[in-house]
Formats: sequence, structure tokens, C-alpha cells
Amino acid sequence: MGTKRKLQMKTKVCGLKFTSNIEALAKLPIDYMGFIFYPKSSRYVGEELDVFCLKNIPKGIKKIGVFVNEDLDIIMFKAKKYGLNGIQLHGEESLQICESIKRNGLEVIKAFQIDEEFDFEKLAAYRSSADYFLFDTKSKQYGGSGKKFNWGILKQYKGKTPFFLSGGIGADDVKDIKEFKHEQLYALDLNSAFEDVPAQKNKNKLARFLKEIKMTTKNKYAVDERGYYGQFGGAFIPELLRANVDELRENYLKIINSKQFQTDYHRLLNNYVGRPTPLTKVENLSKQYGTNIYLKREDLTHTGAHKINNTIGQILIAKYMGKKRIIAETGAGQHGVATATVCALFGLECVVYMGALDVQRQAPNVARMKMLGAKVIPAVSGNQTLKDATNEAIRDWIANPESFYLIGSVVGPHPYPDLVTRLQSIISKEIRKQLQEETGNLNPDYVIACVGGGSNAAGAFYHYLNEEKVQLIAVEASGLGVNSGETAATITIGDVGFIHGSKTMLMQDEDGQITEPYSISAGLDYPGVGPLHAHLAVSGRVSYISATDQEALDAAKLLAQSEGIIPALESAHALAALDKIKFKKEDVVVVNLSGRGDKDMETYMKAFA
Ligand SMILES: O=C(O)c1ccccc1NCC(=O)[C@H](O)[C@H](O)COP(=O)(O)O
Repeated sequence: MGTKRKLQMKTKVCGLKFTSNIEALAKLPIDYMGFIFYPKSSRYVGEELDVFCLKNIPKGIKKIGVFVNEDLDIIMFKAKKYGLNGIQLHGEESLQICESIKRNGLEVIKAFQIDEEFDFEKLAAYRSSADYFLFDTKSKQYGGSGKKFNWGILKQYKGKTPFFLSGGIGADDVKDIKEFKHEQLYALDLNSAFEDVPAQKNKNKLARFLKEIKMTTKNKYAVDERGYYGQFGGAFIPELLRANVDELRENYLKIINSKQFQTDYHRLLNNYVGRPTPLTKVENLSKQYGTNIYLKREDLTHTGAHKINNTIGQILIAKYMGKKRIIAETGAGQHGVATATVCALFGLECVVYMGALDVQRQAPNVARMKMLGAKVIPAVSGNQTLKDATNEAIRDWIANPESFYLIGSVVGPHPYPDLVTRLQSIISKEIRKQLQEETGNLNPDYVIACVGGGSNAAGAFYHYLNEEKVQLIAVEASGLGVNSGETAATITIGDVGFIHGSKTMLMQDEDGQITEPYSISAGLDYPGVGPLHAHLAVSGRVSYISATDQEALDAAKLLAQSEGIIPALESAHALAALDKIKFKKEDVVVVNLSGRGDKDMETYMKAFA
């Protein structure tokens, strides 16, 4: 028995048939609805199930047909008629039936009746044909018995297929559920304990239970109360900044969860930023790689990169907190432009620090910031890139503590990494919805994003972190090569240390001195990475790979010439990963195209000359 809790535990409400009840429950935060197609059950849908009502169930709720030893033809007929997403099998169904259902594109949940004699060895045969198991109480009626079994028996289950816990689960079981720990526990199956009469569920009772369960299940990738992701994070700041950081920490959640913030933020995202951004299936690239590639088009936002999702949110917070002056750092200039833009919109003074080298290589963005009314101050220390700009911005903040430091990535002292992650999470929230509309499935097989500090990746991964089946790939910039000494592949070659107020992974020498990063991409040459990423790397949830300058340039050219889209150099690193992974024909791959390439034209022209 493992100690880890599967996160955001899913819930299935089973045994529904009445239209008004289905419509009412569709408003609850549940993940599955089950319909019993077994004529001997008191919940048998019979002729009462309303096709129109089922077709209108929100896409986020999967419709599962429950059968007992039924013919395949009948199962498939019902699946088509009612638009079912999956089939739950409660009898002695063969492996072949499971496989045929799966081949028809439906999820398979194979139920087993558990008692002390149950032989867990027999589950191995179903490993590839069942997406999930469902462990229910042994009963003559095959299910819906209302009786619990001894969950301790499940200690014997050591397989990898996730399971639904089922059998008589009711409102009084919250504590037991909280205490029950199993690595593969995926969902709770709720049925007769929430019924007024067979098949008629009590909405209020269910709503109360769901709320309590939600409060007891913890997200292992979320920041804790002290600002840590596992061992990483915290707030290591000079005493002079303590009051500012505490002020933000005490207010940020209150503000972003407020109705006013949510209204203002989403209004601006929709009407000013241009969200939702499209999820474009790129057919030519898909053909080339023999799979299904989608680009999340953050390049199409106002200002041309994902950075604006964050600046729009932080400027609202600054405004609510009565701040008048904004400080920011920038690498590629995208965050600088996004900050200058929102400062112009809200009439606030804006000072942007930018490495002197980046001022040169990102000249168009410097011009944009200036035109928007921002003061751009070149940082001339170190190798004159993002790290040095951040140092200068923090110095300014210490000297002007009444200012608001608008950080551009998931870096810095707590609460910035969490704040920026939440603001960027709109990216994966949209991907889920758009994918579901496009493919009928919320989850892709892969999400790929580039990582400098890590904000676009944090946003693109956020809603998939607990969906362990989705492979998350982060691509760092390895410059001239991981071991060339000219690299920014922080996680690949870095070590645990402290940078810009947080404990994380960074590139450093034996004495703990931060080493100078290098990448052709100004947005990725940062020697550290957000603490969330350090935690995701150490926990193994995300795979961190790297791409060289040349690989990124090649990927940018390929996208430009096969799809007519010029990516930012940062995003080109994410695209370079397509060459490094062996995809299956049926895979769905989402690449977060974090920004557009206009700002990089000079670098591209030089490289391709
Ligand atoms: O619910 C039924 O009547 C039923 C009959 C035959 C096969 C399966 C059935 N239900 C399937 C389920 O997924 C139930 O939720 C599961 O058996 C648990 O039910 P309960 O013990 O009432 O919580």
C-alpha cells in the first residue's frame, strides 16, 4: 500500500435514469454518470432514459453504460444510441469483449466483486484491455448492493491499472476515505447510499459529500502553507522586503478568489488579451511526425506571448492594493512589453530592467516598451541577461518598497511562483475544454512546453499535473550543448541552491556560485528554474529534456515553412522536442506555442543567412 494519494479524486454517480434528476446532478462537480443497462437491476434504465437529455450532459462528465454479461452488439448499439463514453462490465465478461469495446474507442471499466477470497492475480490478464478496474462488494445482484467490503483487502492489489472504489459508499465515509491510501485509487463510485428511491439521487446529500471529499484530498503538486513544493520554494529575502512579500502573501489568495477579481480578470482576458487562444491542429507537421499535433496559440494573444495572462492578473492585484509604481524584469522582452502594456492600460508608472545584451538582441521589444511609456533600464552586471535584470529589479524594490514588483515567471519568493502559476493556468484550462470539443477527450497523451523560469510550462501543465496518464515534457535550452559550458539547461545539469528568493535547482559551480547561462533564446537563458519545476523534476512527474540552439532554429524553420507560423525562439525549443520522442499514430500531442517570432527576426536572419 503506497502513501501517496491520487489527486483530485474523481467521482462517479451511478444508477441514474430520471431526466430531471440527471439534469440536476449535471450541475455538480462530478466526473462520471453511470446508467444501468442490466434488466434485473432496480435502477435499470428501461425505456425511460431520455436520449436528448444524455446528449446534453456537459462534456466534462463522462457517460458510462453498466452491463452484466451482455452481447457485444447490444452494448455497442446502446453506446451509439446514448452517446456513451465508456462501458462498465459487472459480469464474467471475456477479455475479448473488453478488447472489442476498447477498439471501438470507448473506455472500459471492468468491475470485480471483492471478498476475502478474491484472487488479485487474475487482474493481470485485463491490464491492457481495461482502462480502469472497479472494486465492488460481492453480491448476488452483481452491483448496487449498498454494502461496503473490507477495503483492507485491496492491500493485495499491486497492479498499475487505476481503480474505482465502490460498494455502499455513503455520506458517513468521508473519514474512512481520507484514511484509505492506495497508489491506484482513482475514483469513488457512488450509488444507493445517496438515493431517495432506486435511481433517484438526492442532490443536496451528494453536493455536501462532494464538498467534504474535495476538502480532504490534497494536491501533491500544489504549494503548501509555507510556500514549498516538496523541498523547494520558500521566501529567502532581505529583511527590508519582508513587509512587502508578507503583504502580498496575505492578500493574493483573497484577491484572486474574489468575485470582483474573477470578473475583471476574465473580462480583460476575453476582451483585451484575446482569449481563448485557438488550439490549432497542424496537419502538415502532424503528417511529418506521423501523429496528431496541436499548437496552443499563445502567440496570438495581444502582445504576442503568454506573458500577458500573468501581467493582467498582477496589475489588477497591484491596483486593488493601491500601488502606483510597477517594477519588472525581462529577458526576451515579452514580459517587459506585457508589463508596459498593462501599466499603460491602468495608468501606472512602469520601470523595466533588461540585461544590456538582451536590450541589443531584442531591440523591437525595447522600442515597444518605450512607446508604451515604460522606462527601460539596461542591467550591465554579469553576462547582462535575465539573471542580472532580476538582480537589478530586486535592488530597485528594496530601495522603493512601496512599489509593486511584477514578476514575469514562476520564480522568486513565495507567493510569486504560486501566483504566476495560477494566473498562467488559464492555458491548460482552455486546452482541456478545446481538446474535449475537438476529440471528445479532455486529456492529450503529451503536453510539451519550453522552460526558462517556467511560466508557460507551469500554465500548460497545471490542469494535467494530477492526470498521471498525460506525459508532460519540459524542454530546456542547452545552447551549444549540455556539456559545452554554454548552456541554460538548469535541471539537466543543475543542483539544489538558492536564487532570487527561493530554494530551487540552479546552475552553479562547486563553490555554489551561480554560473552564467547561455542560450540563443533570450527568454530561456536563466540559470535557475521555478521551484514548482524543481519539484516536478525530482518527483518524476515531468520529464525535462533539452534542445540546442541549432535544434531550436531547425524546428522554427520547419514550423514556418510547413505551417506558415513563425514561432518565438523560446517556443521553438518546445517544437524541437518533436524530433526526440517516438509518438504513436493515435497520440494526441499538444505543444504550447508560447510566443510569436517577430521579435527574433534579426537572430533568425543571421542564423539562416
Ligand atoms: O446499481 C445497480 O443496481 C447495479 C446492478 C448490477 C450491476 C451493477 C450495478 N451498479 C453498478 C455500480 O457501479 C454501483 O455504483 C456499484 O455497484 C455500487 O453500488 P452501491 O453498493 O449501491 O453503492
